[in-house]
Amino acid sequence: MTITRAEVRLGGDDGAVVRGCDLSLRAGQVTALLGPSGAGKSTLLRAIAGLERLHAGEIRSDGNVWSGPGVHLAPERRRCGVVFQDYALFPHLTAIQNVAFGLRHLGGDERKKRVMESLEAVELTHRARAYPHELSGGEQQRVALARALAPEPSVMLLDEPFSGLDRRLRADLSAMTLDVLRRSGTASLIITHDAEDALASADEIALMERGIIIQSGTPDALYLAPASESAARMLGDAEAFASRVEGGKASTPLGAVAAPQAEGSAVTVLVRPEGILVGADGAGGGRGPQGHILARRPAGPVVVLLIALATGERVTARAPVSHPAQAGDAVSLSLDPAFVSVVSG
Ligand SMILES: Nc1ncnc2c1ncn2[C@@H]1O[C@H](COP(=O)(O)OP(=O)(O)OP(=O)(O)O)[C@@H](O)[C@H]1O
Repeated sequence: MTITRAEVRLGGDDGAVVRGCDLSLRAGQVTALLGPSGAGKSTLLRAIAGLERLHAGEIRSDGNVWSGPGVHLAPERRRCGVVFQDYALFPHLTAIQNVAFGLRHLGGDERKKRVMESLEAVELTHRARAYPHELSGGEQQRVALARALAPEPSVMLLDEPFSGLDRRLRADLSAMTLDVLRRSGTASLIITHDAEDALASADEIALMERGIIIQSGTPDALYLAPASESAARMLGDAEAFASRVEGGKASTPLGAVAAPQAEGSAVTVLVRPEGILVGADGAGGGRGPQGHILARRPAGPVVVLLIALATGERVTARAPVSHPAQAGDAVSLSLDPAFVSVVSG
């Protein structure tokens, strides 16, 4: 599926909520759509599903235009499955009947077979005859997933499907859902607020801000090479140093880094906490900028080190929990270029 320069206006001419959005979704892959509240994520999903009209741009799937100039395919004619946060199951229908609902065009045997396959995919055949009120929140969401997947859509859209569930259940259900989606071969777009979850589980991440996809790519690429300071912050912590290119380098309090931008231009150097390497200082003999540890905070397998630089600035580093630095220690610092990116502006 390809979305090109898509624009959606709600509430009048100047109310563009989606403003020139570009995004590609690949079959068999899960793309996480991440962004602050009000960025336009739900509106983009609704436009793909055909619930909102495009004012400009195009949405195409398998070579067919779903939305575009003079074209607006009705939602039911799009091969598109949708799972919302609130399950939206029919309360008076059993799990089987809910899943069968979208398969009315199939003959009895074929329909029965497809329903059971779908319930099997979400491991719910033992609850097939239960009504929604007899199912837990997680089970209801699995029925909603089975119902959306049963007609074999080419695109699956999920709007924060796990947000109503507790943390542990959410992790289990998220893993199962992504597995089912990948095996189904559809192109999936899943809205989430959880950057850690997106980094750990999605094949691709798209970052949305003020109606625009500001960057998309693999989790690794986005974490290590953010395109801007706000893209960096959407996926985790980062130190940002304003600098200027001189002799092909941008200087920071932690050392100079290579900068491909034009000589003399203003840049921001972004550094992930893992990219600040903390070495023992000895008696001031360490190489690199000097500092001392203000606080050491263990966080499971890693330790967060709050460091005061000799220049007066403070930075945060993250190291394996075995790192020996303690509060009060003098340290010398250097940068791991793999965790550093230099962006314009
Ligand atoms: N029917 C509407 N008329 C006018 N403005 C709307 C309408 N629906 C949503 N908006 C506005 O559009 C913007 C984007 O909303 P949307 O729900 O798409 O964002 P979101 O990224 O999904 O946010 P959240 O993460 O909070 O769900 C918001 O500023 C919202 O107030």
